[in-house]
Amino acid sequence: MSSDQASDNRSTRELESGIERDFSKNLSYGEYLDLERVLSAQHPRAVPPRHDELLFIIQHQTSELWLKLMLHELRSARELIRADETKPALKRLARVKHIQVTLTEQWSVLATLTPSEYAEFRSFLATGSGFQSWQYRSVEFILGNKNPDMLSVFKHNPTVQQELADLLHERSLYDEFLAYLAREGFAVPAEVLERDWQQPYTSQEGVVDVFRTIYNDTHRYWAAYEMAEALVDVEDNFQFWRFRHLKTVERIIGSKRGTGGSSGVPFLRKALELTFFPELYAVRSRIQDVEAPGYHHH
Ligand code: HEM
Ligand SMILES: N[C@@H](CC(=O)c1ccccc1NC=O)C(=O)O
Repeated sequence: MSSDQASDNRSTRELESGIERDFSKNLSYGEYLDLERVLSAQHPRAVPPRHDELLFIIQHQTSELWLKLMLHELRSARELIRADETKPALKRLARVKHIQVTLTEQWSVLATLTPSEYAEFRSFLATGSGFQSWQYRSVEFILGNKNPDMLSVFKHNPTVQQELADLLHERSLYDEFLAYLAREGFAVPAEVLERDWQQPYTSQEGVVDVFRTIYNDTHRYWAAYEMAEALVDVEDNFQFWRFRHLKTVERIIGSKRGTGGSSGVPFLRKALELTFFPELYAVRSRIQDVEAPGYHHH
């Protein structure tokens, strides 16, 4: 064995002398992140304790943290579009899309929970359900899936209910995009630009025409086209999340009713029929196929 091989210690990393060790006066990692609070917020309820309940709690808490960031980015994207700053808005949406990918991937961790394991603590959740997630509902509202009926679920929490009511009455991301297109000179129908914002958005033929113009000359209308496709990406990702939720729920509780009082899987399945941006989907069947050279219809 050569001498420099013998002195090559591969099992310990010496701490460098400059490494901070005294946090009695200086800000530490845990203090900055308020980890004592975050890491003491897991309160399993099952008696006797069940091993898998911690997975269930952490899966939800991490989802809620990502939802918090997603809402922050979506609010910012909406304000940027309102200010005609579409490039910075696209940057926000790029981040939103990656958060969605992470949220969707995360279902694979919960899918390790078997029906028997879940059954050991499910009754301790009582009437709790993700249906009561106000951050999830806020994301739905800001994307445009408005439903005034949802507010009643949050009667017990006036602060949250007010915040959700505000979002319900504000313009959605899509409403702001359509207003931007009108400012850019597109013929967006007047009833889309001024309406009762708390009502669900309904598809307008005039808006499909606007998108047909954009999609048939993408070079000319690149900024609008790029934003439109970013919105489709967000909806696509949103549906992937809903689908993984549905399939995970199906393998864990089958056709049992939900703790939130719904029919369970059939109720969740109905959400897969929804669309935030109806005209962006309608336009897809109105785009003219380019003729192949040398091919003639008979
Ligand atoms: C064992 C795991 C899970 C099961 C069995 C389950 C089951 C259900 C069921 C049956 C519903 C319908 C409402 C009801 O009657 O309760 C629901 C709704 C919902 N769940 Fe879950 N869920 C699970 C995990 C999660 C996780 C990890 C999240 C992440 C935050 C989540 C978020 C939601 C949301 C947001 C809704 C409302 C969906 C909508 O309004 O369309 N769920 N869940
Ligand atoms: N709705 C679920 C229960 C559930 O998943 C849940 C319960 C309390 C807190 C969050 C939940 N997650 C999603 O719905 C069920 O019916 O089993």
